[in-house]
Amino acid sequence: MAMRFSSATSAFITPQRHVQRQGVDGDGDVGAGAGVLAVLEERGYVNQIAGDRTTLDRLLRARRVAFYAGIDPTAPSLHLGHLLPLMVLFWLYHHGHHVVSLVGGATARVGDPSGRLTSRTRTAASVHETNSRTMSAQLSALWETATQYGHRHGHEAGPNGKKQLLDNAAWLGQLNILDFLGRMGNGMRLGAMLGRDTVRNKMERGDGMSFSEFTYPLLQAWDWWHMFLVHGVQVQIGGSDQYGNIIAGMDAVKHIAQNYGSEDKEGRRPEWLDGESKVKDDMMPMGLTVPLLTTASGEKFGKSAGNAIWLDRSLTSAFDLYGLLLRSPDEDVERYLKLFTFLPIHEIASVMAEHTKEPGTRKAQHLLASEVLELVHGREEAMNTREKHQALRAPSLSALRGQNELRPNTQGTDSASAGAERTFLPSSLVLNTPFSRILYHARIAPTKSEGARMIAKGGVYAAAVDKSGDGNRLDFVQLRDQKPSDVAAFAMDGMLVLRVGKWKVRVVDIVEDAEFDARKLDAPGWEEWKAIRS
Ligand SMILES: N[C@@H](Cc1ccc(O)cc1)C(=O)O
Repeated sequence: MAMRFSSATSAFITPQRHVQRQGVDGDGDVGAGAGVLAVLEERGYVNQIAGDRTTLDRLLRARRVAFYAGIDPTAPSLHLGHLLPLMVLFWLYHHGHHVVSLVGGATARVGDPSGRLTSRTRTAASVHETNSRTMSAQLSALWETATQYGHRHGHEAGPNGKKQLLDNAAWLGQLNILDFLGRMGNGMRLGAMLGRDTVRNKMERGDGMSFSEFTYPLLQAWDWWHMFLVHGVQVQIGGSDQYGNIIAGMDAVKHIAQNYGSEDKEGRRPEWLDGESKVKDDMMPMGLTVPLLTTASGEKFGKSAGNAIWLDRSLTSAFDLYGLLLRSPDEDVERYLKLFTFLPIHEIASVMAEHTKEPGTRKAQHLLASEVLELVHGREEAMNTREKHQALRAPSLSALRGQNELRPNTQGTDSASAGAERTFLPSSLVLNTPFSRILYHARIAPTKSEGARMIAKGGVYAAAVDKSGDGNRLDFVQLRDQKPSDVAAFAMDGMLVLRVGKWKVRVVDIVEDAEFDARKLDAPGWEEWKAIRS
């Protein structure tokens, strides 16, 4: 049974034409790629290698190798966790290899059950389409900023480095089920498929498994087979939860390559076959998984209170992204610098040495935050955000911080007698909110209109760092006609400091909405606001 090709068939050239092996034909310096596997290992990117490490290392030194990592657009944006496999692609590209970032426009509709006990909720087709489109756009923008960021650290792709952005809807959307079952289906044994952790766990301890979920690994395998044939993609990269899918894919690609040869239904073979009919041993598929990152407190890296940190600025602002990275624990920051920046290892070591002498300045965290922002949003945005955050860090402010222990917002305004009372508020009730309403949410005013009256009388102030001084002093600005969009400018290290009259100071600690709920906190107007929002 022949497989059908989508438009990508045109990427083939006739087998008769002799093609020089990519990467060793003198047009590029693959020597620069020597040891890239060791670089990846040294920086902590390698969790498991599916296949033989020595072979992979040898191939990477000898020629250009093609890699891919796939992301299902199950949300409108990439999140911080996606950066890890992408960083591996960036490194490989900078070392002259061929990398494909794949958007799973088709697979997202099925939903990968890997590592889950419950099925994903169904999403409308139109949402999938929008998500695929925005994610593709985001990925190509990310490649731009990452390439520029790489240049600044002296990484040039060289003439060999090649990158592609593909969407599996292009071929899975036209896949003929008989081709699929004929080429792949009969080689995939049920015993092995039923024995996979995901299947077992979901059937024994989860909500069962649908046929489409069960098929998911085979669709992912078909992607690989397709890209293997058309683009010579030999190695798949994924998170550690992808190990099962990667193994299934390796089996499938080997099965098809060995039993059906490597040609399309017109009998044409891809150029990387070099005119040979059989797939050589050194083209056998391999896999590499990156580690699952957890913070010192056991949270998944890239999530805050269970919520994803988005790379889309309109979902997670550059300021918040910076702030989040700035709060990385000292135990984690060196590891993150190796994983999420292009800083050379020796530079990371010397920054860490300085950092340890004076951890309070969070030198390493500031570096991490500004490098990651440069990678994600570009250098200008990174520099601006860094400046904002640095200006906001005043010692008197740090004194305020950590002054009180976490206390639920049960007390009213009257207990704010001496010193600064702290109140926690979810960010949606603070950012882009009129100050009069913030006063109400923070229990400083009993109603919103009373809040507005207090401001109109000129009795409410918000703190800003006094920029004319040495940055140590807080300066209270009288609130008058500040707009909701001005609130963010008053937020310092995630706090808003308000003063009513001469003495009553209230520190509003801004936390993420989900964190606020997770801590079982409450504030006037919060339930109502959630009801309106949903
Ligand atoms: N299954 C992967 C995404 C993916 C999709 C298609 C692929 O071919 C590869 C990977 C995940 O959920 O993370």
